[in-house]
Amino acid sequence: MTNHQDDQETDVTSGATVWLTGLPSAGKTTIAYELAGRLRAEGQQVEVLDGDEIREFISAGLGFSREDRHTNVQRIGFVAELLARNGVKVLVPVIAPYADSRDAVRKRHEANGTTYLEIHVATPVEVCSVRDVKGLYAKQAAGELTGLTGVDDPYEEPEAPDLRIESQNQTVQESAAAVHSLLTERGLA
Ligand SMILES: Nc1ncnc2c1ncn2[C@@H]1O[C@H](COP(=O)(O)OS(=O)(=O)O)[C@@H](OP(=O)(O)O)[C@H]1O
Ligand SMILES: Nc1ncnc2c1ncn2[C@@H]1O[C@H](COP(=O)(O)OP(=O)(O)O)[C@@H](O)[C@H]1O
Repeated sequence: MTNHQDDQETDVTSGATVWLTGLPSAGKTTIAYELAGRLRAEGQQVEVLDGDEIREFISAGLGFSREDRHTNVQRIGFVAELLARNGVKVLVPVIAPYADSRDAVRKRHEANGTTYLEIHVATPVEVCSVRDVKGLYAKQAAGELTGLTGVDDPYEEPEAPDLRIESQNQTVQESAAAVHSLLTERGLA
């Protein structure tokens, strides 16, 4: 079997990168870990490249300027592609706010014949700022932080994601199931 997107047969050994892009508190991390559990239960090899963990290790020292975010996303894209081409389902809950950064990651995957799926976790900023899982929106409002994505820093919405999730209207399980259905449609689960 191949790992091309048009392969309709199920192949749990086919790798793929599933990038979950969206604002802070949109639900990227929660959906990634819920989906990871489901895929592992099916016998799939899964890794979650968590943005916070990456910034502690391979992107240590990078900040949140446009340039640093681009570098961060390219490093993650590089690691994701390496894993995905070796049969791993790589779930990437990382903001990746710039379209050109995401496009470069997609192109790296295409150049290697590795599947890349983009999921826009499209929770509105009004909902994210109420969730405020890490208190960043409150800090920005209090003037203790600047350059917060979606508030006073850009977020370029994906124009043609493989899937858009409105997490404000769904349970975590429903959101994870939607991504799982996409993988099934593509013969990857
Ligand atoms: N200024 C600013 N803007 C956006 N996010 C911020 C900022 N400062 C810290 N954080 C927290 O950093 C977490 C990881 O960010 P990422 O590596 O995913 O961002 S990026 O793709 O490089 O833009 C990101 O994690 P998530 O909340 O899970 O999205 C934020 O909580
Ligand atoms: N359908 C949903 N999908 C994902 N998260 C949801 C959903 N509904 C509510 N939430 C909640 O939203 C918050 C999202 O936080 P998190 O996953 O850390 O966001 P992010 O990784 O995008 O910053 C969590 O508290 C989660 O329980």
